Amino acid sequence: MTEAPPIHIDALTLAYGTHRVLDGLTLSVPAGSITALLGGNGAGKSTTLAALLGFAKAQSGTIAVCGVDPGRQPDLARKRIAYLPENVALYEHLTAVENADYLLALSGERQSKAAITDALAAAGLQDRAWDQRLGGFSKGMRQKVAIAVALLRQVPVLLLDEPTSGLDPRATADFNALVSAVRDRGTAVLMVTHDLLSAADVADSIAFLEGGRVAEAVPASGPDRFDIRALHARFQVGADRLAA
Ligand SMILES: Nc1ncnc2c1ncn2[C@@H]1O[C@H](COP(=O)(O)OP(=O)(O)OP(=O)(O)O)[C@@H](O)[C@H]1O
Repeated sequence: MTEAPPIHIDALTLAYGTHRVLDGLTLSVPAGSITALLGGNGAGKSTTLAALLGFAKAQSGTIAVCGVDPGRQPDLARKRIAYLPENVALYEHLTAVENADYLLALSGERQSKAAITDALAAAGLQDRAWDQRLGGFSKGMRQKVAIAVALLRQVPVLLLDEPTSGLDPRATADFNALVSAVRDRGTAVLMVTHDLLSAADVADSIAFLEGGRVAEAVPASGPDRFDIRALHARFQVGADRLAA
């Protein structure tokens, strides 16, 4: 029996009231790969993530996380997903270790302090920050704590919503390296972004959302690698540095 793909969406239609946002969306993300999802403002990128998390309900089509329909079994689907919203929500008055411990306890997946500090180290958080409260942490440091929790949960799916917006180039490169390492452990990563250059650096394929569906999906490496200037010219998204 073949295993269900981590993320599988087929001909999905989703509307908020009379406003149809997704209109025949088809997208699959295999294990051990990163897909970047680009598109203009309001194209439906975050809505796609919300549908995978079971927070937005589709009207028709298929959506599955490791074979689980998040519309019908949201709790089961969320157990397979680590989700990083644009601004990661953590507890300011708890330390990095305490945050990881508490979040793991909430999902019923508690682990030892040694396992937590190993994961924080793997996520690139310096050891002097492990026992500091999060109040003074930068966005990049918070993401490292959240990624460490994702590593510890060993979930097959990682969803990222504009993870590098507001990060400087060094922190963006660090984050992309970390996401690549997560991918190399076999995780399927779907990353919503406006940054075409960053997507080109880290993703295996890039999907452009337009009119509620994937207007174009292209490999980000190999001989058929896309022409970044042609894509920028066509979709006018991200890569402001190219337009300069
Ligand atoms: N909960 C909601 N109720 C009603 N309309 C919504 C809701 N969430 C999103 N929308 C609308 O659905 C459309 C798609 O929004 P979505 O946030 O998915 O787009 P996006 O591609 O992520 O955009 P951006 O790049 O601006 O973040 C927008 O027109 C938005 O106003």
